[in-house]
Amino acid sequence: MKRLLPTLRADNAPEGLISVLNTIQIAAKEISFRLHQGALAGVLGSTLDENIQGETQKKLDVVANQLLKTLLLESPRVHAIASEEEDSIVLSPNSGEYLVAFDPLDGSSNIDINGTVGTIFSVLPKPENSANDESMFLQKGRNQVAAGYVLYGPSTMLVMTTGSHVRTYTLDQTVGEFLLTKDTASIPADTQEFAINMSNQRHWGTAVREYVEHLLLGEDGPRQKNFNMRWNAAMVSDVHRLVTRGGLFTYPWDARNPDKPYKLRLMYEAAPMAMIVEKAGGSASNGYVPILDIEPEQIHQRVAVVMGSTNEVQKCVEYHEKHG
Ligand SMILES: O=P(O)(O)OC[C@H]1O[C@](O)(COP(=O)(O)O)[C@@H](O)[C@@H]1O
Ligand SMILES: [Mg+2]
Ligand SMILES: [Mg+2]
Repeated sequence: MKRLLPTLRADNAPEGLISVLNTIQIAAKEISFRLHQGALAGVLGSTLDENIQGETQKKLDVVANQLLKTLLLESPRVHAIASEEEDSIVLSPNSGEYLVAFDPLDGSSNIDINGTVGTIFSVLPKPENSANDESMFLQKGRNQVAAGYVLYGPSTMLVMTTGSHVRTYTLDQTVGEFLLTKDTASIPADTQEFAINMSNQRHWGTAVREYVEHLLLGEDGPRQKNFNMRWNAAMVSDVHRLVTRGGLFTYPWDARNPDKPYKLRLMYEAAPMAMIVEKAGGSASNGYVPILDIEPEQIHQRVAVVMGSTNEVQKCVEYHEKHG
């Protein structure tokens, strides 16, 4: 079975990028080990700290963030990092050619119930002649040179693209290495499965309400087919399902909190997952435009997300366009 680094070379990834991705996989293996230790590692529960987004951090969020941050800032190829768990970007003492944005622990509410969680990462080129500040990161998702996620489930998987295929690796615990277990992910264009947090239904806008209402009507409604629903409460896990067998995942605009109409972060969650989904033949939109075409205005920006099987995403977009 093929190991990670030779497959990246076979995909013609530049050596500098391979070095950054190698650092990420080293951090991921350490995070995986600590997660699998569970309560034995003494990391479950919450700290009293709140991160910038006003959400209580789990201890493992802090640990995962610290691991990725420390290792990436030591990499000679990294110029700066941005993390969901950091207020601002952090510059590296090395002036490498890449910027890395990450969500160190996605789906963190699953930690305490031994549910699946993940790490999401995005690698951008450092722009030439840019100011040495947050503005470096404010690039469209289309500029990403690599993106991916690590899924810490019954097995630990790394799903990633450097621009061509979406490769899937599985962590072989016996040798401590990620091995290529699926050459190319390919998302079917049609699906009968969707993922949304239904408890927010009364807060959605008209487009999403009507779209989901029609899904739920199944064979008797305008869609004339039955749909199944799944919600793992971890984007990595919900998107991994659709990368594996198709589906639609959405976290739409909602009116619960006027200061926070969107849940997911553009740079740490939506854009890297959108790159994976598009490269696997699916689509990713905010309901109106492709997520990869959105120009970020600030690093912690949040966005509406609809991604997955192309024909189903297109359907959902039609409801958005109809209702404006
Ligand atoms: O609480 P909800 O509505 O189920 O939200 C779940 C969503 O929130 C997230 O957990 C947010 O990610 P973090 O755990 O990194 O904050 C997503 O992974 C997931 O899709
Ligand atoms: Mg997250
Ligand atoms: Mg997180």
